[in-house]
Amino acid sequence: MTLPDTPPRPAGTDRTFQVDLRGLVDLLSHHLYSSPRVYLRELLQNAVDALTARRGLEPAAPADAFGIRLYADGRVVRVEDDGVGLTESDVHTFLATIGRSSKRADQIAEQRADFIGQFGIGLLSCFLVADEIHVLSRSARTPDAPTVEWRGRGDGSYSVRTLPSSARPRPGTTVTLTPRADAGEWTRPAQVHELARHFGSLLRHPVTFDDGAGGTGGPGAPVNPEPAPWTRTYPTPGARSRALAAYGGEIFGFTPLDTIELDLPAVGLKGIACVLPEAVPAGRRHGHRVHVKGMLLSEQAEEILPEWAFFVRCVVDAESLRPTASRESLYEDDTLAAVRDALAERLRAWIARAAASDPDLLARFLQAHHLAVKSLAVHDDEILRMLLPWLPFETTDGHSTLDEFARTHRTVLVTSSVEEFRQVAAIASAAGLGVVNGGYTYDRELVHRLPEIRPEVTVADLDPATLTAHLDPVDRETELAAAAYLAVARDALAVFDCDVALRTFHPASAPALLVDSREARHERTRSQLAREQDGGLWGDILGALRQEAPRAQLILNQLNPLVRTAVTIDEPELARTSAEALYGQAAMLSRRPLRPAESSLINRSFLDLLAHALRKDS
Ligand SMILES: Nc1ncnc2c1ncn2[C@@H]1O[C@H](COP(=O)(O)OP(=O)(O)OP(=O)(O)O)[C@@H](O)[C@H]1O
Repeated sequence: MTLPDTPPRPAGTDRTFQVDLRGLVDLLSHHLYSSPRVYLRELLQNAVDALTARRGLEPAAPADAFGIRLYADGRVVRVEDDGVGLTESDVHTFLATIGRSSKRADQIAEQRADFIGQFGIGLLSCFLVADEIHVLSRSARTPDAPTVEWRGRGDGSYSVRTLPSSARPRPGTTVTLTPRADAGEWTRPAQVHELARHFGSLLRHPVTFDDGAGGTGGPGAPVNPEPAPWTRTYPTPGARSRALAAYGGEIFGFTPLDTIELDLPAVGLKGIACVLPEAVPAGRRHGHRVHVKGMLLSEQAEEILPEWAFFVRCVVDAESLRPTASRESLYEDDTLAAVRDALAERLRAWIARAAASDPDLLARFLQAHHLAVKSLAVHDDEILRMLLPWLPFETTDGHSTLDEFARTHRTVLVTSSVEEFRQVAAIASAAGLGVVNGGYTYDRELVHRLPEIRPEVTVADLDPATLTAHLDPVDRETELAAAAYLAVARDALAVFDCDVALRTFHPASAPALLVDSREARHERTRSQLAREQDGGLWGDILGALRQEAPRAQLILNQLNPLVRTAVTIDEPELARTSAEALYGQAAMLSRRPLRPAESSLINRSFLDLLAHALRKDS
């Protein structure tokens, strides 16, 4: 918009804004529309709105009486409709006034919901591909009005003239564009046909396309020969669901695991949700295809479903969703919020039905989407109640559902990290305890909620320290006999802040257990830093945070034959090496990342033991 450069006028004089059309078109193309191809969507949408208004005038006309005809031969693109048309005064008021829309006028405000357009700027998108828009129109409201011709140019000028009725014998509007050379990509006949199918495949009025190859005036190829698949009738329910799945497959490019029908009469919404056959990264939202009154508005609408529904992609056609001016997203209003809630409810009902009566479908669904469902169950009590017993968890009995697991373990123990689970799993299961790995996202929280739906089950946290406190101590005599070895081992492992103890536990095949939580390791790293920085600013800060640094603990298993032999070694060097080797093996078993000092310890102890074995043999 530019303000005219005129001399100052007396205060209080009204002036009129001037619009710099080129600047406006530039704004639309760079900031509103995703691609120049939207010009065809806007032309189609205007034609659809005009047909809607015409039907309002002539409700008794046969269903296929009014249609839309597209023509593109490489030189021109033409969109012709049998819509309500325009009088000369309409042309001045609506076509030539940017931001003015006949669909927003007060007298038909209550009908606003009937139209897709409302902003009065859509036609400008034609300037993305052409320098001039040519419109020929004849009004159905005023049948004896002459045909009116309007030429609007990208420089902001326009001309209007009336022509004899014979120039357009029937009511309706024809918009013709002569594309610029640089817009060939969007205006080639094949591309126009493709775009028409893309945007208009579900339009309810007959739309045809003609590329002029067989001479003009032919019937043209149908753009939307079939109505939307969910509005058709099928011989059997099976045939219906196969057809819907095939449609989903065609537009999304995957075979849906299942197809959920969507139907919300309150907003005239129908469509399908296709369940993705494979997992998607949690939180990654897929766009849904949203049609309004048949017209494809957005392929990337995220807002019609809540975030948790990332296991489906939907295609819907709605009567009364309001697109934004770009058309590529939806107005966040009460209707949209209600639609989102209602669709979410529909997905929940599908999950409930699968859980209650289709175990095979449920199993396939959970195999692909258990992570999504877990994230959902954390916040949604109903989903939790329906699905928690079916969700897979890593347990000391292998991968198992909580229901299966709780059948053998009335007390379910759960660790808070994967590492802790690795540390305790073998010992706990040898002791007959049932432990679930709670280290993965949501798992611990979900396991703790099991008693809400299975009140007979008790859930408790298990950490390695609790477990070791319950390991059986060895008798005094054994302890004394091992004292010298334990002292050497403690000395060897002091660099890792690791204590060494002797206990008895099952399985006897496990020589040692390294109990070391992540928090303890962090605390030790922090204390070490504080010591290194002693006196400096950071030393003071880190020192002020100092807590009792929890120590790691290497627990040797007195039931293990190797340990029984090790504790009797009287050669100090060999005792030290064996303690280091036992530590290294226990650290590796916990599957946490090894620190460089631990890797070199494992390396060194292995070579020392090898050298020792070879010396003995020679
Ligand atoms: N094919 C048509 N038949 C009849 N009237 C039309 C046609 N195309 C455009 N018009 C008139 O021109 C006006 C402006 O059209 P334009 O596409 O710029 O805006 P809109 O459709 O009203 O709103 P939006 O910016 O949301 O598309 C319309 O409101 C309508 O009155």
